Amino acid sequence: MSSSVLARPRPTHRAADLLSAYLPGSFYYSSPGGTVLADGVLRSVRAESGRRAEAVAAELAAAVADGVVEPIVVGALGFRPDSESSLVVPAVVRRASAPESGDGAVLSRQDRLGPWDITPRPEREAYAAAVVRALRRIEDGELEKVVLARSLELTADAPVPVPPLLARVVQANPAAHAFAVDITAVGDAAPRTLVGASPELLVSRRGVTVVANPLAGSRPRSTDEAENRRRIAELLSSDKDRREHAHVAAQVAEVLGRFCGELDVPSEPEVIGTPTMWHLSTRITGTLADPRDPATSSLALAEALHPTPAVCGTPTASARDLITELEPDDRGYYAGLVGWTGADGDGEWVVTIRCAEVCDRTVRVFAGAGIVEGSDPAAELAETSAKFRTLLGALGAEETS
Ligand SMILES: C=C(O[C@@H]1C=C(C(=O)O)C=C[C@H]1O)C(=O)O
Repeated sequence: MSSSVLARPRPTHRAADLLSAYLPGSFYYSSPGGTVLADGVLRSVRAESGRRAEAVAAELAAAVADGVVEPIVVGALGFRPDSESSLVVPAVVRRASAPESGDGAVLSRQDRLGPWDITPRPEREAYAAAVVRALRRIEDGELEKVVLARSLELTADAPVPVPPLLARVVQANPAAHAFAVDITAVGDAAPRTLVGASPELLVSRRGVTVVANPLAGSRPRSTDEAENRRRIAELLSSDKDRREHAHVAAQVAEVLGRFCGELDVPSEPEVIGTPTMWHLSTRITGTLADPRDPATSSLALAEALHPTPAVCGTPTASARDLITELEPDDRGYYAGLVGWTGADGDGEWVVTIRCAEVCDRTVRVFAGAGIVEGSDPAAELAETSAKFRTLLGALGAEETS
């Protein structure tokens, strides 16, 4: 699991109680560093891309001036620079330590989820065809890497209850960065919630210390341990996966290097596991040169890093254009960022992957895979199927091929 820090000072609740207290509309976030449950809206942050950290800092300063003790901003930003965002200063913030195994067990059994009617977007063959087209563009020298995503739209015969879904997601992997964020926008006919369990720490900041843990290069996890050892060895020695990973690690290190006096970038990736996947991982740690510089708040750093080649590609602009051309739907919040930041700049943001958007009777589950020279369309399709399983398992659904 990617490591993480913090849930800010003095956890005063039990993690299991905060999970039980979650209701749609709340912001829930838990990671190995702790749990945050935030409710109510003191202030909403409205700002365009690139200016959000600045607007957030202004709202937090105003909250402090209003006498709010240790205010934070919580929420999510979408994938595209011009996409929606949901950032608020909540009225009530409760904190707990990290969830433990067994947390959420009772809640997760309370409601039946499904049965589901599942529609792939696009069809599996169309995704594989898009990978072939991307490979041609890479061959032509237009770009080096692009991450292509697809989604599954699941429909139930009744509104989908989010609390048991979140409980199942947390229960399946208490060490993940699990989240539930209200992303209802003006004009939505029903509340919309983003739910997920990201393995990927975009950036955390505590004082002068920043940590990022980019991932890229993947294998599905098997139920057989000998097979898993084989897959891990294969991943570590795969030239294609090492190249796919190097794009991300290099870009993250370059961006953080602009703000850090010291930066530790391991020369070799390691392999981390989730219950469904194995990933190449590089944990990068830095010391900020000037922690009072507003450009070094956790959200400002997250905005500077986003989108990394873990979800977009290299070069960023060409990859983003190709994603628009080849993916049938806008990504919305998928492949964006979720997290929180405090008035002192400390905070934690994760990449919005292994997630779903829940709205009334529908759930849209997302997954993408990095395409570089040497990628095999069938293997990339299988990789997205494996990544879907994080959410499909919690939903009690299976992709039919
Ligand atoms: C894009 C996703 O995952 C990202 C892509 C990976 C890859 O291509 O190997 C691995 C981990 C994530 O950085 C996703 O889960 O949807």
